[in-house]
Amino acid sequence: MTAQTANPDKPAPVVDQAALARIGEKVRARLAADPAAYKVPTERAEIYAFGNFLSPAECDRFIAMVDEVAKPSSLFETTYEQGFRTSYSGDVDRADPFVRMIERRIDDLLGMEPDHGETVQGQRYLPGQEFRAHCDWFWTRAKYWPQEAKRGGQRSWTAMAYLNDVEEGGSTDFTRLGIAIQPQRGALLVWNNMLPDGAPNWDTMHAAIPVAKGVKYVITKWYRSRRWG
Ligand SMILES: O=C(O)CCC(=O)C(=O)O
Ligand SMILES: [Fe+2]
Repeated sequence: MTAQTANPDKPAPVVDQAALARIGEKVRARLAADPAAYKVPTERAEIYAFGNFLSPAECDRFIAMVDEVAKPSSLFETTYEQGFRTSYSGDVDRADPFVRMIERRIDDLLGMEPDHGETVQGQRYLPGQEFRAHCDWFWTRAKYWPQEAKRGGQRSWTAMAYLNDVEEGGSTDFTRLGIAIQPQRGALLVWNNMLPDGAPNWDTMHAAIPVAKGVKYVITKWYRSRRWG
């Protein structure tokens, strides 16, 4: 599941701000020191890409796992039928040693506390399927929020890996920034859902554009301000 129904006309309380600012600072310093990190050129959000983060064999292994767990995607406040998120998705098995290895690699890349990370979610889009514009951070006026507050709090960073090249369509578009990222097999995209001061960043709004031809597979891992679960 993911958050999507924030309402810009209804300001919501900012939560966990100091912790989120601290996490941002720590990750920023780590990525700045990493020569493999490519900073996507914008001043309005912290978005980085890593080419070949996963090997082709690792991508294939995840693709098989996604096929096993993928069901019509759910959202916190809308259902599959409403057409907002028409991909299929599911959590992969966190106890699987392969999954644990990749999670550790992502934790390490960002310098994140492993217990702040949600279980990796796999997602598959067939032609015509999409995930409309949304922010990954939680809207604290939403019905789901009290429960999320108790199990880890606000989301800090998102890490998302593309498992295959998509024939046509299927880009990740940061809709307020005018930036489109084309899926590239093995590449990892990471971004801070918060501003440097720890408040939610509306400019991280993004959409998975419908796949036109072929299929698209991704895995996503979200981090929280506190221990998840
Ligand atoms: O598939 C994509 O390109 C984006 C997926 C996404 O935004 C999400 O899972 O939160
Ligand atoms: Fe998202």
